[in-house]
Amino acid sequence: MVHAAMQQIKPAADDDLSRAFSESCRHLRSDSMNEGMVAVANAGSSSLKFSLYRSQGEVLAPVLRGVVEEIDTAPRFVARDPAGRVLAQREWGSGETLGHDAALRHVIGVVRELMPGIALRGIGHRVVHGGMDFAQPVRITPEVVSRLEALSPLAPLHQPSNLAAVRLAFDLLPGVPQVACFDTAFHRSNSELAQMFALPMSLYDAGVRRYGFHGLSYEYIATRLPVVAPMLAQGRVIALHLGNGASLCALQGGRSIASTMGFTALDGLPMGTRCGNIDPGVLLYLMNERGMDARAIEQLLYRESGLLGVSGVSSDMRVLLASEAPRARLAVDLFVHRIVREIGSLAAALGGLDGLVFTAGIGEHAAEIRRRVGAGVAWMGLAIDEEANAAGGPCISTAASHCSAWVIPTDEELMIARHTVGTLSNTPT
Ligand SMILES: Nc1ncnc2c1ncn2[C@@H]1O[C@H](COP(=O)(O)OP(=O)(O)O)[C@@H](O)[C@H]1O
Ligand SMILES: CC(=O)OP(=O)(O)O
Ligand SMILES: [Mg+2]
Repeated sequence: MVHAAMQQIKPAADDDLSRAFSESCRHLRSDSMNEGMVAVANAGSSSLKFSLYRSQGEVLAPVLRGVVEEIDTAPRFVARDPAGRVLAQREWGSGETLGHDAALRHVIGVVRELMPGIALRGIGHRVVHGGMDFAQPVRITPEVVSRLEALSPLAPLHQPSNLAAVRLAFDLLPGVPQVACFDTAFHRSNSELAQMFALPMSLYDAGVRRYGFHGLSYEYIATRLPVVAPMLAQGRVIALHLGNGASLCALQGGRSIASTMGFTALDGLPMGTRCGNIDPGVLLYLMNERGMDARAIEQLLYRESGLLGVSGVSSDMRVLLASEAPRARLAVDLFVHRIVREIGSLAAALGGLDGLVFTAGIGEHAAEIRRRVGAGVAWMGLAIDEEANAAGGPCISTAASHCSAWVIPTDEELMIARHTVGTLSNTPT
């Protein structure tokens, strides 16, 4: 629980700066339909990211962005202006559990302080699971909320937080239209084969299929390819979203054809606290021989496995890379080993490989992981340029490399803002 004493808001890093920022936002206050602000909430498994954009018709300009990181382990909050200057920040203690609801309340409070009376045109939310019904963004109604709630068992780390943010926004900002944008939607272009498990087809028809996640991130990367790496835009690309949740996506001509995540966001790579790919026989063994019930198994697979479970040290890659503990090293080794194997699988699905794109917290910032993944797929003709990699790219492969490798920062929030504006423009208010 959060101690009352720690609830004090730390003054912004620079009070003059936040006052000046607040003043500069005055002209943005408008309630006309085509001008106003779009707010975005992205509730991830370990973080709450938020952004504000000024929208003029379809054009979006960033105004403010922030994050509450390590929400349930060592929460800390920072909000920055588009130039990256800190407008407000706060830290809770290590070992504190803040929760997404309190994190969002804090964010809304800070935004209200910085920009009192601002007109919001809409709020876009990342909602991790859209199931069979939601293949594109949708204006949120109470009926939509209850249909999305039914999918919570398929995304227990995310969907409840996503929907808590929706409910809180309905409460605190009544009358502001809200739009749900789905992690699963981008992968609906996958073939039936890519979506199937080898189970009786009645289960497939009932929705037991591979959905894939991190779709907003991959969709954003697909929009960046023509700009950052034009030679890959029409090519065979594997995008690596390596964050607290981690997955890979095979892109052909900018469309998803396969990914490592499945029915839930448990499948594929080991993650911060999730196991990734596992022999289903292990679950039968745990139930039949160890007497574990569904709740205990859910807890094990979602919250006690992955980097945390193997290392016994942390779910956070920064901590593991800095640690000398043998099991911390083992966890990192397993992470890299599984990524390399999955790249082989997706390259086979693509029929070859033209490029790799690293993104999200680990993909964007951990040069060591990129270097080691690059070495693991050297047999495919990839040669990493050590200097470019250490510098963070964007291109991190050598000129002689047969396929190229890139670092492209993801921006799920911008993708959500675009979808929010598009959806609100196309639906009556
Ligand atoms: N400089 C860094 N070096 C290594 N790992 C990093 C670095 N910065 C962030 N990370 C890792 O990125 C992960 C969080 O990624 P992020 O995409 O922000 O997660 P979320 O899934 O919560 O959105 C954590 O494991 C964190 O340790
Ligand atoms: C789907 C998923 O794993 O999301 P995140 O990376 O935000 O945990
Ligand atoms: Mg994320």
